[in-house]
Amino acid sequence: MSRSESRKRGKFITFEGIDGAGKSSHIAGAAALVRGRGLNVLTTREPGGTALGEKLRGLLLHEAMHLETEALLMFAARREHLAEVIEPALQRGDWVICDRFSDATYAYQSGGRGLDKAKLVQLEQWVHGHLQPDLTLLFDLPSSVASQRIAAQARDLDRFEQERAEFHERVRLAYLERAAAAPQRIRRIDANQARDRIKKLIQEALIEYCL
Ligand SMILES: Nc1ncnc2c1ncn2[C@@H]1O[C@H](COP(=O)(O)OP(=O)(O)O)[C@@H](O)[C@H]1O
Ligand SMILES: Cc1cn([C@H]2C[C@H](O)[C@@H](COP(=O)(O)OP(=O)(O)O)O2)c(=O)[nH]c1=O
Repeated sequence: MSRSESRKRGKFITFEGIDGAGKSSHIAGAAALVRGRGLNVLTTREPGGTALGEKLRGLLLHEAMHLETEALLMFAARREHLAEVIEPALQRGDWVICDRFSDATYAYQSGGRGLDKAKLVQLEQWVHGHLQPDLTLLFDLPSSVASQRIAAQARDLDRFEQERAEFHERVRLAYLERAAAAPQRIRRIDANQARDRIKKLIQEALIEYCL
C-alpha cells in the first residue's frame, strides 16, 4: 500500500437490529474478513466503547429515567466514543465496526419510546453532523422470533429487553423506515435464517460496498 493510500480514511460500518436479531454473533466474522484484506479493524459497541461510555451504558440499561434523559445519555456516550475511539481510528485509516450507532437511537428512543424525531435530528447534527456510517447492516426479523432467541439464553434481561413485544415491533418498523429512506447506506439482511447464510450475505455486502 502506498503512503497516500495508507492515510486514506477508514470505513465506518455499523450493525443494527432489534434485540436478539443476531448481529453481535457476526461482528467478529466481519472483522476477520476485513483483516484478511490486510486492513486494520477495530470492533466496538454502543452505548459504550469508552470507559465513560461503559459507565453510561450501565445506567442506560438498568436505571429507569425520563425518555429525553435516555436519548441525551445515548448521544453523550456517542460523543465520547467518537472523540476517543471512532474518529481517531478512521483518521489513522483503520476500519471501525460498531455494534449499533445513531440509527438505534431513532429506532428505540423515537420508534420505540415515541420521542420526537426532530429532537434526534438536532442531537445527531450536533454530535456527528459531518460523519455517517459508510455501510449499515440491518438485521431484520420478527420480534416474536427475536424474543424466543433471547428467552433461550436464560440470563437476566436489561431494561430494553424487558419491553413488551409491541415495543420491539415499533423499533423494527422504525429501522425499516430508516432503511427505506437511506437505501444507499443501509442494507437489510433477513436475520431469520441460518447463520452461515447470513455470514455470506454480510460478506457480499462488505465486498460490494466497501472492499
Ligand atoms: N441465525 C440465527 N439463528 C438462530 N439463533 C441465532 C442466530 N443468530 C444468533 N442466534 C442466537 O440468538 C441469540 C441472540 O444473538 P445475538 O448475536 O446476541 O443478537 P443481538 O446482538 O442482535 O442482540 C444468541 O443466543 C445467538 O446464539
Ligand atoms: C446505541 C443504542 C442502544 N440502545 C439500546 C438497544 C439495546 O437494547 C441496548 C443495548 O444494546 P446491545 O449492546 O446491542 O445489546 P445486546 O447485545 O444485548 O442486543 O441499548 C438504544 O435504545 N438506543 C441507542 O442509541
